[in-house]
Amino acid sequence: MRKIEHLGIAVRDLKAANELFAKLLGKAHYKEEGVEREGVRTSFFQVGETKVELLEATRPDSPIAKFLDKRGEGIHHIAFDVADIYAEMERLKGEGFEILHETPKKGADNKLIVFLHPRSTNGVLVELCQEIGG
Ligand SMILES: CC[C@H](C(=O)O)C(=O)SCCNC(=O)CCNC(=O)[C@H](O)C(C)(C)COP(=O)(O)OP(=O)(O)OC[C@H]1O[C@@H](n2cnc3c(N)ncnc32)[C@H](O)[C@@H]1OP(=O)(O)O
Ligand SMILES: [Co+2]
Repeated sequence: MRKIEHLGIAVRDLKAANELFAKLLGKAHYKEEGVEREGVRTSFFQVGETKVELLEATRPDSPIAKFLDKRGEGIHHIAFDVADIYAEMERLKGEGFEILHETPKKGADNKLIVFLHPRSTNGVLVELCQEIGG
């Protein structure tokens, strides 16, 4: 793991949350991006070496919608930047962590991503990210 790539925060209203985080961070988000497969719309703020990723559900069956229904708004996941996501998946499998998919998928902000089940990570949803073309 090279660094924390982003902190994912589940929000009900992306537009309102963008305005609030722009005030909080003193800067605007640098992009918004929908990821249909996940049923989410995201926006990203750069904060030093890491980012804040705001996530709004675009479908009721989205993981974000389920999370909001169950827990309300708040920190949803922590994402780590890795050099080689396949090697990291093998290493973590060997360490007994539960990886949610056999192969990484395309995430937002030009990344390959995969998640670890929170029951294998002390209740924290962990995402691995490898920059595409990085
Ligand atoms: C667009 C990509 C973007 C990017 O960075 O590029 C993203 O970050 S997309 C983010 C949204 N997508 C995901 O989160 C995909 C991975 N998540 C999942 O597959 C599910 O959310 C899963 C498997 C973590 C939970 O799904 P499930 O249907 O099992 O929901 P439950 O509510 O039944 O949860 C089971 C169990 O896990 C606990 N849980 C759920 N979400 C979280 C969470 N975010 N953090 C910690 N714990 C979580 C939940 O409380 C249940 O535990 P229990 O003790 O039974 O209450
Ligand atoms: Co994320």
